[in-house]
Amino acid sequence: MRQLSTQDADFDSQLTELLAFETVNDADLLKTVDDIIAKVRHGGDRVVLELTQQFDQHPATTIQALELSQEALAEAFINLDDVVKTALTTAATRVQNFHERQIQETWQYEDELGNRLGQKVTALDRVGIYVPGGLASYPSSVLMNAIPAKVAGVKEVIMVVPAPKGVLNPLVLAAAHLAKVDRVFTIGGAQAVAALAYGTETIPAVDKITGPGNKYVAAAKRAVFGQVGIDMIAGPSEVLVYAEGEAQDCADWLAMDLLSQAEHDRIAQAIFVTTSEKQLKEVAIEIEKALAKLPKADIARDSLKNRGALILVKDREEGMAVINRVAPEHLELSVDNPDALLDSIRHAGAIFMGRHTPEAIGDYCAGPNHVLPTSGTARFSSPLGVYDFQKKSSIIYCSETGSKPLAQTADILAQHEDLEAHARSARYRYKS
Ligand SMILES: NC(=O)c1ccc[n+]([C@@H]2O[C@H](COP(=O)([O-])OP(=O)(O)OC[C@H]3O[C@@H](n4cnc5c(N)ncnc54)[C@H](O)[C@@H]3O)[C@@H](O)[C@H]2O)c1
Ligand SMILES: N[C@H](CO)Cc1c[nH]c[nH+]1
Ligand SMILES: [Zn+2]
Repeated sequence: MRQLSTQDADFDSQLTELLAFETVNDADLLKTVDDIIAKVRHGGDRVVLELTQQFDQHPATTIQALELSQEALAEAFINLDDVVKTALTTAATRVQNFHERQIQETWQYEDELGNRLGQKVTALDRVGIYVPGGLASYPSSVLMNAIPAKVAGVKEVIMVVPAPKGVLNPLVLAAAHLAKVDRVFTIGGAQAVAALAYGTETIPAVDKITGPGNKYVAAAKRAVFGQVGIDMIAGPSEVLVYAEGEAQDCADWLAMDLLSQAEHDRIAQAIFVTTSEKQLKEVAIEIEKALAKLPKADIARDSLKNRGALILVKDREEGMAVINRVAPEHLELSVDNPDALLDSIRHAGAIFMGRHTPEAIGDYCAGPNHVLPTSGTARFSSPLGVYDFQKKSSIIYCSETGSKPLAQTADILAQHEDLEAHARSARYRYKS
């Protein structure tokens, strides 16, 4: 695992290299994904089935066999072990409670001329949620996508999730039941994104596709944007843990927090930033110790080798600068007084405050969404939320008298844009 220091003469270029990660623009990947999308557009169900058999080794022989019934979802929920059922229900309730606070309402106001202006908020009609399923299964991602959609008032939620060899974690089905998903298809990758974007004989076309996924999913979402809306490109998981060598900063906790994201994917990213050289060394040792006992050690080890780093900074100011430069998906502030740092953090998908808030709690059950901007996109985008499933229409109501002064203004500006019909249209309202 790389060890960097802001004192290194080439620190800037080392950090740039560490963050220079963009699989979505790889030419071969784009070609593969474009081909898949084109095939699905023209071949519909038949191609989706063939690609699912090919990429997921799914044994289904008809597209209908790739859809799960509501009864199957309900049965999966009923059959859950009580402890797991309670955990899933607790998580769902907390996610629901948090997201209800994000609901945006229609608003209007009257201006000084007696005109009424405002914004009408409408839920999307039909959305597709992508739940990843290649390397691991993510019941929590079902909740994180479907609950905000339902809270927003989306009429129909279509879920896609790959089932390698036709096998799916029953908890994914149970979560779909709990979150009231309307239809579930066991398809994944670029073919699932294409099917949702363009529709097939069986899979309905949606208005927007949300959810994380691997590079094929990310590239496909980018490619179909315009045909449908997308939330963001949420790629491999990332965490940046920041500490200052305080007495209670347990190196084993910090190491495990880093590994908790490294175990997601060989291209996940875990970065540790500290002001203490001693702590940096302790965390490096604890990572090695923990890896020796971790079931997914091979994935985590690759992830740390490929994209991980331990970074020594001179002081808090440098630490904050590194954090804002990385703009991590998840940021853990493992310090005594995290509130003192909050003002300095400008770019992060989710901020975990203090050492008793591991990212793992946020992944499952804190309440806020775990679908977050990755690869530095926290500079300009936000967590998945209810607002992603709502859209706005402007409302403009001019009264007869309130219209006249605005029409005069519009008339003048239209003439200066050389748009005579606009000018005359406005003029009728004050000169007729
Ligand atoms: N940001 C988040 O909120 C979040 C949450 C959960 C997971 N993740 C990330 O999502 C990713 C999930 O990836 P995954 O692979 O496990 O599942 P996935 O569902 O994203 O991808 C699996 C699909 O990829 C396609 N695929 C695989 N190899 C292919 C090939 N050679 N050619 C064409 N298509 C191919 C197949 O169609 C397969 O169904 C991980 O990087 C994980 O870290 C992110
Ligand atoms: N850390 C992932 C988001 O980057 C979400 C997740 C789901 N399950 C475990 N983790
Ligand atoms: Zn995670």
